[in-house]
Amino acid sequence: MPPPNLSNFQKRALDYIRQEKLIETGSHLLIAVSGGPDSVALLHILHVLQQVLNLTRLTALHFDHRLRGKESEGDRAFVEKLAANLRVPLVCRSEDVLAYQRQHALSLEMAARELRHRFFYDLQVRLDAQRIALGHTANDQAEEILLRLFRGTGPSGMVGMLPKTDRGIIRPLLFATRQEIMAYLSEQGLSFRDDSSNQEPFCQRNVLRLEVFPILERHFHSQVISTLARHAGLVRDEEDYWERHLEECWASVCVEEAPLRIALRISSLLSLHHAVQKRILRLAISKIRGNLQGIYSIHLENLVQWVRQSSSGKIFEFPGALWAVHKGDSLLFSTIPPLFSQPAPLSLSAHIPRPGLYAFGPFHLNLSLQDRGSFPDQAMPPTSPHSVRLDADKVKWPLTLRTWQPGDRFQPMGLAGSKKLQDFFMDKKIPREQRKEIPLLCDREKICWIAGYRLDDRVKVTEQTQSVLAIEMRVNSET
Ligand SMILES: Nc1ncnc2c1ncn2[C@@H]1O[C@H](COP(=O)(O)OP(=O)(O)OP(=O)(O)O)[C@@H](O)[C@H]1O
Repeated sequence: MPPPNLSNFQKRALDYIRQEKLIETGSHLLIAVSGGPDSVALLHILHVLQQVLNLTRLTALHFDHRLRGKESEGDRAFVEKLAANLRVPLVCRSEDVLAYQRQHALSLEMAARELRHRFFYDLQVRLDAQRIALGHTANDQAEEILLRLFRGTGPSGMVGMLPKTDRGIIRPLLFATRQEIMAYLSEQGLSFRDDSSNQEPFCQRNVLRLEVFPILERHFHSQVISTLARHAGLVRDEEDYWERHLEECWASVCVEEAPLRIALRISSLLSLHHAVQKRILRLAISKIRGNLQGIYSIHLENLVQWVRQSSSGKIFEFPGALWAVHKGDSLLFSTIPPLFSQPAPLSLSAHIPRPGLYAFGPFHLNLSLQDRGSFPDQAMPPTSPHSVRLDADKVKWPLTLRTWQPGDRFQPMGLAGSKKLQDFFMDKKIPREQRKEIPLLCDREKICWIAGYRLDDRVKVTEQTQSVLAIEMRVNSET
């Protein structure tokens, strides 16, 4: 039973948190507060519910994007005061989003989001916190659903934003509309910061909020936001079922699963229902690429058609770093272009004199120096098969990108001694004909990184690292 002194809205929040199992008792919770209405309500509610949820600790986080001059400073001061009033400790970080955007060629929104989330995850590790609470509401969910639908997402994408992610993000206000949040703020006498950029239809999300939803509410019904948000919940249920069912199907279709390569048995794939075929292909892509960015339902449809009609030796190219090759009864997914299995022009031209952007044949490399300061101990952002971080001071320039040569040795990160590359490949069960396809990044002394697989121990980041060399490798047009 909730304590009797909770308001109706607080009780609903408590019910939602319990029903979705968002927070475990005894947790340390981080609460991301921009100063906007949703996150102010979030902080206030979680503070009220701290005891009943048995949370050992709350910490508020504020990220200053430095994008709106005095207004940004005002946001920070506002959040500082709010947190102090509630006696919740606050951690702020400020970073130059514009510089990061230029350096990584991202949209402003993406750059801000990446830096903000990096800050949240850094703090999660540093403060040993279990969850990070964000203030997304049913309105944000409804916007997300429409945006995804218009972009051509498949059925799985219709789950929208998840109430809880694998990395510890939780969204305790997804059950509430913004109108309800505003009513809560006024009932509790809470003020908030008004972000002037929310009032201009300069991006698709704002167009939906300011122009499309008012029309839908007028011409359909006043609850369209809740209806769309509820729809996301229904899809999530279905997806839970699919996930389990897909595991069984995957086992019957997948014949090889390695970091840079996945092989499916075509005859088994084609014996499945069309809907399952698409989901298996989607799973293969997400496993090999680590994400599904830029992959829409149309790509999966096209691929299914292609598999049905193609013959051995044909190649299907996805947008970004991915190829599917039809070989006998196998469909091989690879992030290394099949062309590269011919002796590559790589060894001739792959000279990397300094950090920067490089393209060698199909490979696009982005090497940038970063201050260790932005990555606190143990909180290096996770790397993927395509990106790694090295201790910049241990790297002996210039670098080269080449392929395996007999006699190559390296010291796999975490191992005490060196190892023949041939043995490493054998341990990883990488077929002989594929070994020559794997790019090796070397410095003047020896191999630094077996792309997609392992760093050399000599160049790994340690507590003593001052400066970090971040390397991202993409194939073909992916940026
Ligand atoms: N600068 C920031 N500092 C800390 N957390 C943030 C920041 N910006 C966004 N967040 C978190 O991400 C959530 C969603 O971000 P979004 O950009 O939709 O929010 P907002 O419009 O800035 O404000 P709010 O959601 O608080 O009304 C916020 O509710 C908040 O929890």
